Amino acid sequence: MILLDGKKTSEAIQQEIAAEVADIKANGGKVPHLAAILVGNDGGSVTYVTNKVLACERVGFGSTLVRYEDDVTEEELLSKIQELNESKEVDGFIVQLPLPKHINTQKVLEAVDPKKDVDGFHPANVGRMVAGLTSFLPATPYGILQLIERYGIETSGKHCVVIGRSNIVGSPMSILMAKAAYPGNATVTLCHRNTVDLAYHTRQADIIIAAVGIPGLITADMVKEGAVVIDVGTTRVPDATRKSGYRLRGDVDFDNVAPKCSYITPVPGGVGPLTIAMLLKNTLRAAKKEVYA
Ligand SMILES: Nc1nc2c(c(=O)[nH]1)N[C@@H](CN(C=O)c1ccc(C(=O)N[C@@H](CCC(=O)O)C(=O)O)cc1)CN2
Repeated sequence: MILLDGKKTSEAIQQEIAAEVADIKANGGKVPHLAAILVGNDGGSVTYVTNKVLACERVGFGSTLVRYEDDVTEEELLSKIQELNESKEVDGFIVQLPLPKHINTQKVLEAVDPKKDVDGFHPANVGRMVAGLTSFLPATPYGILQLIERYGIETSGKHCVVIGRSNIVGSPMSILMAKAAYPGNATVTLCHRNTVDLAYHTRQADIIIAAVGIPGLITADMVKEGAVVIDVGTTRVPDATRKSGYRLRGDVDFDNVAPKCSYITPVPGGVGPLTIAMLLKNTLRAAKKEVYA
């Protein structure tokens, strides 16, 4: 069994980005700049955005953090998005999710200029991805593709079972794994809350990608010997023995599933760390106008 080390892979990608930024600077080019909008004080979101800003510093990007209280109006948010769309300095920006209930998330995401949509959530980028055109890929699926590629995992002709149909992970992952490309060329089954007999599907899978947020959902009896298992779940479960009062659990019962696998991601330290690396990669691509000329 080989552990897919997301932390190490993320560091390697960030080093590659830092080297490119150093080159850009040495040649007098514009330093890539990422902006992030954060609404409210949710602990997880504050940590993720802080880590995104710190990662920008590490690779030599410029960054801007725009913070609002929970009661920000949709109009204020849309007006800031317009400002960032027009900014000459900002190459790409994100609106950290989830947003408070009184804000129409879809309206907000659609207000972002697709050319600066480094989260890849705008329907224009989703459509381009489905059509096989260059696009900003959402960071988590992009990170999973990187893990598969950098570990040289075969995907062609394999049966890939994706569990979860979210717009951020499951749905794009199912499309990308079926593309005529590497990683891809897989036969894909997309399972979700209405799937009858989930274990029937997972037992046939060469590759399982679990992204539902149900701790320990995938048990050893649901996994074929030699399968590749990628766990995207990161649920905080109470743990009185920890200073934080919680620990992270994935969708996979790691201890019992790992011995059956050829490759498996841990939680934490698997897919999670790659999301930040791939956001930086998208920002670099935006700055270099690689997606939209
Ligand atoms: N605008 C966006 N909002 C959200 C996204 C996103 O990609 N864009 N994804 C998630 C949150 N997220 C990044 O924003 C994110 C989630 C998890 C990790 C991560 O590194 N997880 C670690 C564990 C970290 C911990 O201890 O809590 C791991 O799995 O090893 C990074 C980023 C929702 N919102």
